[in-house]
Amino acid sequence: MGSPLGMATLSLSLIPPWSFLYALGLGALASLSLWCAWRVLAGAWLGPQRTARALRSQGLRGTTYRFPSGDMKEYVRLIVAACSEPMPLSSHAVTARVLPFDHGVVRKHGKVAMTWFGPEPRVVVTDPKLFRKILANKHGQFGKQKSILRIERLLANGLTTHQGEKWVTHRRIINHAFHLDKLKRMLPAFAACSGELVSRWENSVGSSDAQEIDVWPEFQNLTGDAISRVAFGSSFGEGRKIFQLQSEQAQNAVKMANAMYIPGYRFLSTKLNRRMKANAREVETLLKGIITKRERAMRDDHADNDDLLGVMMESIIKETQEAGSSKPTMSTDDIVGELKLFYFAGMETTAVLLTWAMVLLSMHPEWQDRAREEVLRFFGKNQPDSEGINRLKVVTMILHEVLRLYPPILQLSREAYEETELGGVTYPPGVTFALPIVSVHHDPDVWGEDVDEFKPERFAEGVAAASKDSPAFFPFGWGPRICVGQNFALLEAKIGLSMILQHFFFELSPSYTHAPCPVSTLQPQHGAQIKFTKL
Ligand code: HEM
Repeated sequence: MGSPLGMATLSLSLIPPWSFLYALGLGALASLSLWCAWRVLAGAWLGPQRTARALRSQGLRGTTYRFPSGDMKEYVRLIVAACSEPMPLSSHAVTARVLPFDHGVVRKHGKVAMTWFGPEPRVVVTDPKLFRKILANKHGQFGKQKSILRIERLLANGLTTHQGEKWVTHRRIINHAFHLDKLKRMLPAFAACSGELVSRWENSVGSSDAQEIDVWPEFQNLTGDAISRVAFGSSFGEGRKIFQLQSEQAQNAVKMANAMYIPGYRFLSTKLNRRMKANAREVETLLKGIITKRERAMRDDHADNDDLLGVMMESIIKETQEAGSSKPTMSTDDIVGELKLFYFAGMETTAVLLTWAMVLLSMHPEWQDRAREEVLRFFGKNQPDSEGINRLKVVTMILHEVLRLYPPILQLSREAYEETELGGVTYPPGVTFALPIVSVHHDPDVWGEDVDEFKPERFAEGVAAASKDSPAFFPFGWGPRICVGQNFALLEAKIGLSMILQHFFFELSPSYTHAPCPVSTLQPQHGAQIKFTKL
């Protein structure tokens, strides 16, 4: 009798080697499947259950987790349903339409409520104090949401996606470029763009009857032109080309974001991905060409540095010299990233602001008259100057009220990067916080029972005095990441609106449908058709 080991060796030797490999493969496959199943179970079932228990035990209320998509289906279903019908004309109660899911959750569970973005816990916060606390955080407990950063990086690697030291350096240089003093020098560029728009409208309106114009695409062109001109001065022709390519990139990114659920989609050689890569290369070549030309002009001492690019490049040279370093504080690639970002961050947001301002002034002609009276008192029919623009009170109150009722960016998000206490609840890392600006702006506890009415007079004593829980006005965000371009946007909007008021009366066209819609910004779903009459 052979030993058991010998028997085993014998029986093994009788099995053909390929079946041994086959069995081994099957075993490995089974283990892999078990491992995957465990990962799915742990990630999409046990993990969410554990987090839900931990948060509920601390008193946090909210929706119950549903495997595996959480509240996402309901979220999308409610938006689609809400946007299938227009709103009553003159109603500004937009929250239930543009963020119907969060609106319902907050009403049912309170101003801090737990929801589920797939298996990820997503806490909706509409209490202004906690809102400010999350956004003002300087110690790294809350950061930008990591999954959103991945999508933003597809469009432009700039200030919004940087963190840590890199963000600090870039923010300092860009703050300097967007300082009011510097923007003053850019006023003629804003006025030139608005002047072109007004002349074009004057030609299309003619002399007799009122003429209808859809102002939404018009303002998108205006703000794209303004960034090109203000950023690049005399190279503004190339800037226009960049603006067209970047607009296409933004639309493609929305398509790409919709396909992000396919793992590795962005690395596949699809037509969309190839187009996006080609566009990105072309934008980069154009931008690098402009930067090289400017560097040469600066070396030869004949550069006109009144534009954003010039101011940024001067700051970089100054900071580098002060640091005694041979390596610039921002590389050419860094500058390219920031310039690309200006288009995404500043174009559509400001176009949306101007569009809703025109719609609201058409709905409320008494405020249109007051704004026109102020503009004509300051400037007559002359081009607005920076001193007068800074003193426009009625126009500023109107723009604030438009930004309150129709904030271009509806909500922000943050992620807990470490275990964090907030409002008496301790959150584990990975929890995301949805911060619906629009809900805070439409909260009667904060703004009073007339919260959904257009009342610019609430801003007569400034932003801080306008609400009970102050400040609760967040169209540009809050804290260290507050919009770096807010002065730029307001200056552009004031000049544009003033020049339109100087030349036209306007009213809503009968073809206008009131349908604010949450796309990347709060857009008019069916355009903004307005009838113009020359003054
Ligand atoms: C009405 C127009 C605008 C609105 C409502 C708006 C809104 C915002 C908001 C809410 C944020 C904060 C994002 C966050 O905390 O996650 C932000 C950031 C930013 N905005 Fe604006 N924005 C406008 C115009 C502009 C313009 C004209 C520019 C530039 C040309 C610009 C450039 C930026 C940049 C670079 C950031 C990132 C700041 C940082 O992360 O440090 N924005 N904006």
